[in-house]
Amino acid sequence: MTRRGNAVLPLDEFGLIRAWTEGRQSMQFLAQAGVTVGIGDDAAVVAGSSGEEWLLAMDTMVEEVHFLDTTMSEADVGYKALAVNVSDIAAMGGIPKFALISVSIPPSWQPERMKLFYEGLYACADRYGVAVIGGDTTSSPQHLVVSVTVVGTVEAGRAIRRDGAQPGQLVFLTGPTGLSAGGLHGLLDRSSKDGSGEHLGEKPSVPPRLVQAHQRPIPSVKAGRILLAQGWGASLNDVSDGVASEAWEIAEASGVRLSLKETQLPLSGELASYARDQGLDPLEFVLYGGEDYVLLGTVDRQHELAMKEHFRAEGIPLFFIGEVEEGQPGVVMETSLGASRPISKRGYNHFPKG
Ligand SMILES: Nc1ncnc2c1ncn2[C@@H]1O[C@H](COP(=O)(O)OP(=O)(O)O)[C@@H](O)[C@H]1O
Ligand SMILES: Cc1ncc(C[n+]2csc(CCOP(=O)(O)OP(=O)(O)O)c2C)c(N)n1
Ligand SMILES: [Mg+2]
Ligand SMILES: [Mg+2]
Ligand SMILES: [Mg+2]
Repeated sequence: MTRRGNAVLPLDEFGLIRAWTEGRQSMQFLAQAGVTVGIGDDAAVVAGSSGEEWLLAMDTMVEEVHFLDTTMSEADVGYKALAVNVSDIAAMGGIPKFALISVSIPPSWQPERMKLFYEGLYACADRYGVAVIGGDTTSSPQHLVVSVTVVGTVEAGRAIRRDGAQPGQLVFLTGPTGLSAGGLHGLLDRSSKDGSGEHLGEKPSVPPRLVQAHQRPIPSVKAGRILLAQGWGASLNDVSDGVASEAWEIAEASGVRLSLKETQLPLSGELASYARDQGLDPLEFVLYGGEDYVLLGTVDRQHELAMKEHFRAEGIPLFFIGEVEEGQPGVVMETSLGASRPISKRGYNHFPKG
């Protein structure tokens, strides 16, 4: 059902972005232009005024790649298109402020459906205090394409980057993962059995918590702000492509090895029983599912207890799932039997290799 791009390209999504952009503008030019962090993190960081910097990020959603009629309502698409962008601001420890919305609309999406889309989008904007300040509108031959640019602020010099992981630190997650992918699996399975995608109400239900995680993700703004304010985020990523992929990004950017412990990975009861009923391995969802929008990061070990206390008091989940080690950049996992196995870079990739 999903369109995973052109498999014959010699570079994957991340290799392509590097090939297009690497070495095109000198560090000196970028510094003079006021760029603190350019391409390669969750959001760019550029000079602001009065002790603040601006955060800028954009993410796109494409019909049939990110959603189908059978997986998301119109309002869900609008809500999620903004939420995933807010998440990239959260992943820098920042505060989301403004958004620009570009929509390319196919004949199948006029005009009642777009009204519902905007109802969902504004529900998210209101919830996170984001002002929608502009955008662009075009037609599209076949599929809805939504691109959102989000602007946020952060205390100058404090944005939490991907490259701050150091040996000896602990690896943490601010929530369980795999729920969204579990929900998507159920929604796709249900719609394929249904054929037309209609009469979904009569089909066996997918656990509501999994469906909710997929359709209305919760960006981790509060967790990001706590990590920044307390100085607990040494490195940070939001989990859009899956824990394995995001852990690899931190490992590569920081030049370290992340060692995860299988027994410490959070697994929700709903996901465990859904996967078991389907005869699937829940770990596949947990490590490689994606679209979770919790935060994955590293922290100096001395902060472990204070961090646990603080997150408990705030009612935000927190799991310590491994540690940072010296070594060849990469990700390994200590299995429940005590063996260590490499975790592949697999995750969601729009242009997978081979
Ligand atoms: N077409 C592009 N041109 C320039 N930079 C890009 C392009 N696509 C992505 N990037 C940059 O590459 C980095 C990684 O992007 P992405 O993997 O989408 O981040 P995330 O998963 O946090 O949304 C980001 O810094 C992003 O701004
Ligand atoms: C119909 C459908 N098929 C597959 C997926 C799964 N999926 C699509 S994109 C994606 C990863 C996140 O999207 P991306 O555009 O890579 O976001 P970014 O990493 O840039 O934040 C996943 C897991 C989906 N959401 N819907
Ligand atoms: Mg991100
Ligand atoms: Mg992106
Ligand atoms: Mg993103």
